[in-house]
Amino acid sequence: MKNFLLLNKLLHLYRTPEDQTYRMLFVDESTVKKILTWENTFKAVEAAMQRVSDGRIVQKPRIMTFIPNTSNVMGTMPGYLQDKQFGALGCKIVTSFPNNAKLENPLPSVNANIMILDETTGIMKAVIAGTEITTQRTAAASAVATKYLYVNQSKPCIVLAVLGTGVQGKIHAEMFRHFFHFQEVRLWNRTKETARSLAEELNKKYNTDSFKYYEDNESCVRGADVIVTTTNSPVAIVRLSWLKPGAHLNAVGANRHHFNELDKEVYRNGDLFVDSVETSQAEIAGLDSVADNLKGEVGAVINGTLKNSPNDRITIFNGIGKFLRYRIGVVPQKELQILRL
Ligand SMILES: NC(=O)C1=CN([C@@H]2O[C@H](COP(=O)(O)OP(=O)(O)OC[C@H]3O[C@@H](n4cnc5c(N)ncnc54)[C@H](OP(=O)(O)O)[C@@H]3O)[C@@H](O)[C@H]2O)C=CC1
Ligand SMILES: O=C(O)C1=NCCCC1
Repeated sequence: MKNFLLLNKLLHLYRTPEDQTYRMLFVDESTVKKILTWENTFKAVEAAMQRVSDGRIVQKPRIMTFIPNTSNVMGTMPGYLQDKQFGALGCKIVTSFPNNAKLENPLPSVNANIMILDETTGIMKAVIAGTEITTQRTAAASAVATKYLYVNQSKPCIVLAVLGTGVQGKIHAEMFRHFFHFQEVRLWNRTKETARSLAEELNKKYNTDSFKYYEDNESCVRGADVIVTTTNSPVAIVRLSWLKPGAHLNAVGANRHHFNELDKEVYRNGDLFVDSVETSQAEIAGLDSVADNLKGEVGAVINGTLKNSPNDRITIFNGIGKFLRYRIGVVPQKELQILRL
C-alpha cells in the first residue's frame, strides 16, 4: 500500500482556514476507476470484515426502499467506524434497477454514491461515486470469504463455476482467476449468448482458453470446487446433489430475492458465513429456518475467534454489502493533485 494514503487525511486538507468549514470534494467514477486496484480493494474489505467482527463499528441494518410494482430498490447504508486510521462517518446510497441492463443503451443495474461526513462537526466532506467501488468491493468480499473459508484450508482451486454473467459475474470470474489461479472458469447465464460472448472476450483478453461457456447450470456446477452465483433469480439455480463435498459457494445475488439462488437443502447441509450477523439476521429472509447452520462472520474467522469448518463441509458465504467496506482504503493520496478542487 506504499502509494496509498487514506481519504480522511486527504479531507483534512479541505478545511479552509477562514471559516473552518469544509469544501465539498467530489470524486467521480472515472477518477475512482483510475485509482482503485483489486489488491487494495481486497485489503480494504479484509480489514473492514475484521473490524465488523471486532465490534468497532456502529452499523445498523440498511434501509431498503422497494419501489412499488417494480423490481427496483434503493438501499441506504449509514455507518460509523471509530478508528484513528480508518475512521469514518458516512452513508452509501445504492440502487438496483435490474432493467437498466436491458435498455437500448444499457446502464449498470447497480449504481451507488458514498457520502463522507466530518466526525467532529457532522459536515459533509465528500461525495464519492460508488458504482465501481461497489462492483469491485462485492467481488472482493467473495474473494476474502473464499480465501479464509476455502483457499487457506489447502483445498483445490481447479474449477470455478460462475452462474450469471452480468457485471458481478464478469468481475468475479476475472478476480477469482487472478487471486486464486483457477485452471478452468466455467460461465453460465440465463441468456446463453451473454455467457458465450463473455467466455470469448475473456479468453481473448487473457490469451487463454480457461474460460468455458456452459449451456446448463447443472453441468456448470457439477465438479466445481468453488461456485459463485450473481443473478436476480427468484428460484434456486444450484442444488445440493450437484455439489462436491467441501465445495465453497458465494451467493451474491441480492435483490428482492435474498437467499434464493441456492436451494434450501444447500443451506441445511452447509455452514453459512456472513459479513455481519446483525445485519444478515435483519435482512436475509428465511435465515431463521437455517439458524443452526449460521456459523458466524468471516471477520471472526480472520481474527481467529471462530473456527473454520471441517474440510469436507460445504461452506457458503452470503454477503449483504456494507457502507464501511467502501470507506476504507479507497482513495490513495498519490491522487491528491487530481482530486484537489
Ligand atoms: N451482495 C451485494 O453486496 C451485492 C449484490 N448484488 C446483486 O448481484 C446480482 C447481480 O448484479 P449485477 O451483476 O450488477 O447485475 P446485472 O444486471 O449486470 O446482471 C444480472 C444477472 O442476473 C441474471 N438474471 C436476472 N434475472 C434472472 C432470473 N430470473 N434467473 C436467472 N438469472 C437472472 C441476468 O441474466 P440475463 O443476462 O439473462 O438477464 C444477469 O446474468 C443482483 O442480484 C444484485 O442485486 C450486486 C452488487 C452488490
Ligand atoms: O450492498 C450493495 O451494494 C448492494 N446490495 C444489494 C443490491 C445491489 C447492491
